[in-house]
Amino acid sequence: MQKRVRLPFFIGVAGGTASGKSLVTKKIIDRLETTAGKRKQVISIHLDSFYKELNEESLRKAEAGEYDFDHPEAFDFDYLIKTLEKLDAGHSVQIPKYDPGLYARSGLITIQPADVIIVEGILVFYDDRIRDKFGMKLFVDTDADIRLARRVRRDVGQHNRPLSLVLQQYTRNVKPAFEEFCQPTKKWADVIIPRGGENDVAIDLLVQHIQDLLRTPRGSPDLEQDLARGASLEDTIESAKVAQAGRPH
Ligand SMILES: Nc1ncnc2c1ncn2[C@@H]1O[C@H](COP(=O)(O)OP(=O)(O)O)[C@@H](O)[C@H]1O
Ligand SMILES: Nc1ccn([C@@H]2O[C@H](COP(=O)(O)O)[C@@H](O)[C@H]2O)c(=O)n1
Repeated sequence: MQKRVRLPFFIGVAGGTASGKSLVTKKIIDRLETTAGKRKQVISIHLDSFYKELNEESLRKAEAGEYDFDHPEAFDFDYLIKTLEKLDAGHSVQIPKYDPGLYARSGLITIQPADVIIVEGILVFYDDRIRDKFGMKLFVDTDADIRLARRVRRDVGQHNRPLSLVLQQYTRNVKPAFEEFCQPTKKWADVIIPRGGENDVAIDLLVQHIQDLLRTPRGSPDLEQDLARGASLEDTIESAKVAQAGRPH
């Protein structure tokens, strides 16, 4: 029997820079929202929101293409786990909106609790507290040359960065950090998605699986899980009885 999923259902989407994490996330959300039997609310959170704020010296380094935005030290993982815990408890949260062009936070976004919460970013499987939150872990695996080409187009075209600095940042920080910190987290993935957002077969299969998980009857007995998340013993036993009563004899 398929195990009941606990809502919110957290999905992690990791992978190298410009591998297509955002596109995969968007396609999953669009398809879940339009096809889920009972309409489910799905939201996404980007790891960028949890970049530590830069002091003046770090900002100067960033502008010179020398700050390491790909090292785990660049992220406030404590802040991310607190945010996920609040959402898990059913609260809405405000998180920073991040502007890579400015190397800074540019406001706040309000995130409402949802049935499915997708967290995407290069290092979302790096910290075990965050990794353990995910009921499903996806790694988007796209050829490094393609990622570099997209990255150059994005940084030069959208962020107005000089090509020489983009290439310097890539060779000095982005590529080595990918190999040291991001690539090894592929081993935690439940599903590896080759070629990213253009892989519609993989995305359709995943959406189908997520829908199946969400459709699994709520109230099937999983006493330990319910109690662990703070449900009262009475409520838990009651929900188990309801599920039991609905089963064929
Ligand atoms: N399959 C694809 N074909 C063409 N361009 C793509 C494809 N996937 C992503 N892109 C483009 O590459 C860039 C990075 O994609 P994105 O999904 O933002 O990657 P990530 O979130 O991993 O950084 C974006 O400009 C996006 O439009
Ligand atoms: N100010 C910044 C912040 C981050 N980056 C780069 O973004 C990459 C992570 O985002 P993806 O959407 O590409 O996964 C990471 O490789 C950072 O180097 C940046 O260039 N500037």
